[in-house]
Parts: sequence; structure tokens; C-alpha cells
Amino acid sequence: MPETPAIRTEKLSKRFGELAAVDELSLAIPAGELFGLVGSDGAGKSTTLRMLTGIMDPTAGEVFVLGEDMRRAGEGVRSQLGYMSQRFGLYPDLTVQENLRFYADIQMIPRRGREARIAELLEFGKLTPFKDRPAGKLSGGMKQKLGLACALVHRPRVLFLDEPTNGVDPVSRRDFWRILYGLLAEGVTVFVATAYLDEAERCGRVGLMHRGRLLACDTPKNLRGILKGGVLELATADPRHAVRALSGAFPGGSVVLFGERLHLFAPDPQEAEARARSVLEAQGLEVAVRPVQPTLEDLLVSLLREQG
Ligand SMILES: Nc1ncnc2c1ncn2[C@@H]1O[C@H](COP(=O)(O)OP(=O)(O)OP(=O)(O)O)[C@@H](O)[C@H]1O
Repeated sequence: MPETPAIRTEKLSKRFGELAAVDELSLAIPAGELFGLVGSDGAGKSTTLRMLTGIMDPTAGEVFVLGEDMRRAGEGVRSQLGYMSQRFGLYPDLTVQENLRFYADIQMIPRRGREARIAELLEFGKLTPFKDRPAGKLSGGMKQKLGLACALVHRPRVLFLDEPTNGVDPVSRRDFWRILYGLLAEGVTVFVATAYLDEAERCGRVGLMHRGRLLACDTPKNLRGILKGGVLELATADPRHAVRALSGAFPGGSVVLFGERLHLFAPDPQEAEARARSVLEAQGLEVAVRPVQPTLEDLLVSLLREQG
């Protein structure tokens, strides 16, 4: 018999009035996987996490974690989950160590072994030298690492993280991911919501979410393969004029304005570059063209375009 997935949802949905914040999300995440739910702001990631952790009831559909129905789950399963939300509650006046003790109290960690666990977590997050510093005086990256340490105090089997490295510097981000890999090696299932494509690259599997819907779910390598051909970045003095001119020459949605630059999705980038140049030159517009690595947004745009 196949092993029960650590996380399973079946047509999981949440509506807020007319808005489908999460729309028929079906996922199966095996134990020990590092899964990334990726999407821009408002995609529905936080709402998904709230339902996965049993904090919010779905409007429809099913949600199971460690085989337990989270719509009815009691403390039994919750004590095996760790959750670091975007507004994770650290106490700014308490020191790093006191915050950890506070969470150990909430999780009812027995006194025996508690200090050893706290020391271990401090080491894990390279926070030992800062253990007596008030949490409010930590850098952004250290705060996030302390938040993670607090979420881990009770050794959860499944860890949910909501955009944990938002606004964190690159070095702390690397530290953070090193910790996540350490957890993975211990067999913890990690579910991380992120808006960063480079973080998605680090996950075993990734779900791309947009307006509540799961557009694709696969390994990063397979997801990159979805974008057939390549992406060209076009810089011109008048990008809006350029979009109008190009949209006649390329099929609907192939030309997208990204800030002041254009992205052109092209099955054959060389041919597309020549065609774009001649269209723009005919309009008297100079253009600089270079191939770019597809971004998360490119992937999303391309997927949405394919779906019409
Ligand atoms: N309690 C609520 N009441 C009404 N609408 C809500 C509520 N919570 C979320 N929404 C809406 O549902 C949609 C999805 O929000 P959600 O927070 O899940 O997205 P997200 O992908 O986590 O983005 P962010 O990173 O900005 O939180 C958004 O349009 C949001 O405005």
C-alpha cells in the first residue's frame, strides 16, 4: 500500500464572498519532501497555509496532514506541526533565549531536555552569540531565524513557512536554507510559500499558484521546461509604443511589459529577434535585445497565455 502523504488536499477551496482565494487546490506531498508553493502577492498562499494548519476552515474540499482531517483535527496532530506565519509573534522586549523559552512553554516541552533543545536551536540558527539580545534589536534575517527556531522547538514532523525570507539579506537567506536542508535530512516535511523564483529552484517540487489556482506542479527542472523556446528582453525609449507595434506581429500575449522593458516569449528566439527588430525599426524605434533567464513571472504569464 502506498505511504500516506504527509499533506494531501482535494479540491481545497476558500471563498471570501465573490473571491475564490483558493480554488480547488489538489496536492499530495510525500513525507520528507521540501515543497514550494510559489505565487505573487494575493495568489492565495497564506490562505492555503491557514487551511493546512487548521487555523481556517475551507469553504469546500478536503485537507489532510499526517493522515488527519484538519477540518476536525485536535491537538494530537497540531502538536506535530510547526507554522511560521508572516506575522510570526516574537516578543521584542524578550531576549532571543527568552523567546525560545516562551515557545517551549506554549508547546509544553518538559523541563528536562528543554534547555538542551534551546541550545541546539540557537546553534542551528547561529544565534548563540546573540542569545541575550532583545528580539526587537535583531536584524531582519536574525529575526526570521529566531522565528524558525521558535517554530521548531517541539520538533515538528511537518513545517509550514509563509514567505520566511521576505526582506532578508542574501547571507541570512543562505543560512535559512541551510537550516531547511538540515531539517529535510532529519525527515521533516517542509512546505514553504514564497514569491521568489530562486527559492523555488531549491525545492524538490514546486506548485505555481495564481489567483487561487494551481497552474502547474512539478520539479523545478520540469517547470522550466514548460517554457518552450526562450524569453527576450527588449529595451526601447518608448516601451508602450513598442508593445503596440509588436502585438500586431506576434500572437496574443507574447509581448509583455515588465516595468520599462518588454519580454517577448519566442518559440524561436533568433527568428523572433529579427522580426522584432524590423517591426520596431519600421516605427523608428531603436531597440536593444538580449535573451534572459525566464522569471517566475515569465512562467506564470506563459502558463496563463497557454490557458487562453
Ligand atoms: N480574511 C480575508 N477576507 C477577505 N479577503 C481575504 C482574506 N484573506 C485573504 N483575502 C484575499 O484572498 C486573496 C489571497 O490572499 P492570500 O493572503 O492568501 O495571498 P498570498 O498569496 O498569501 O499573498 P500575500 O503574500 O500578499 O499574503 C487576496 O486577494 C486577499 O486579498
